[in-house]
Amino acid sequence: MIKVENVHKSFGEEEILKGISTEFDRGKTNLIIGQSGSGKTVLLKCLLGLFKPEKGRIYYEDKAIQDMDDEEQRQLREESGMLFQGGALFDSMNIEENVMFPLRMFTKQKKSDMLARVNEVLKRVNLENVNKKFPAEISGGMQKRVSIARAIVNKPKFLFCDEPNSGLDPKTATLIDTLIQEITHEYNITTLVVTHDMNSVMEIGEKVVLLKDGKLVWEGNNQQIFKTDNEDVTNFVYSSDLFKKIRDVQLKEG
Ligand SMILES: Nc1ncnc2c1ncn2[C@@H]1O[C@H](COP(=O)(O)OP(=O)(O)OP(=O)(O)O)[C@@H](O)[C@H]1O
Repeated sequence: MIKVENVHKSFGEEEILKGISTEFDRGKTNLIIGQSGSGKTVLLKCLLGLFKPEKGRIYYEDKAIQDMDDEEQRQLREESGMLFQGGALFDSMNIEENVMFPLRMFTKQKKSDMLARVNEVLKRVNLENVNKKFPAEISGGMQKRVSIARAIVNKPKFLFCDEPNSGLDPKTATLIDTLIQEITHEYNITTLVVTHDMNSVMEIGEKVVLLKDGKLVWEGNNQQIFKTDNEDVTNFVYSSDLFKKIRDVQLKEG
């Protein structure tokens, strides 16, 4: 569980996060949505400790990040998996080396044990026989799966995903979303996904938090989001014609 309490973050004179409070549950896919510039990435970076909020507190389980000493912060980094936009694999390393990277960085396991774990997670994301290939030699969807394997190789308690399916075709995007959700349930991870993608909201939005101009304006789940009359939600959700039509059909059917 991650709890966010009244977080404020400014850059210079400009306040970007204006008092965000919410909770992200363990074993759930928690989505942060909102229009471009609403503060999603800044919030994610505050959670990761990359930005320091001027005000407010962020708790990981029972401990506030602000109260953690260096060792506790190092341990938190070790317990956190990250899936960045574009995959962010190391081009000069093969797939096996990419996935092994967090184990090398954080653990002192024997090479054979690391390799066994690498093969286990690659199998989990349905990738076999790619160990010796380089990122440029596999498709974008496969690269994303490698990134997921790398994010979970060290058995994280927390998984942070920034636009995990950007640049993928809709079918592959859904596969990646589903994989993230399955892994979240299987390993009981607190997963946070920053996205603009309404398909992701529909597929895996077990908790959805909507940001607008640095404020949290709505929270709920993927069932509630299509029923609420909250104007900020309807403006965001139905900015797409397709979703407007779906809503019209739903309203007609009662
Ligand atoms: N390091 C920084 N220094 C100054 N301003 C920043 C910094 N990082 C973000 N901002 C500003 O904070 C605001 C929110 O940015 P943020 O990246 O969180 O938006 P977002 O909701 O993630 O948008 P997008 O969906 O386009 O990624 C923007 O106005 C941005 O210019």
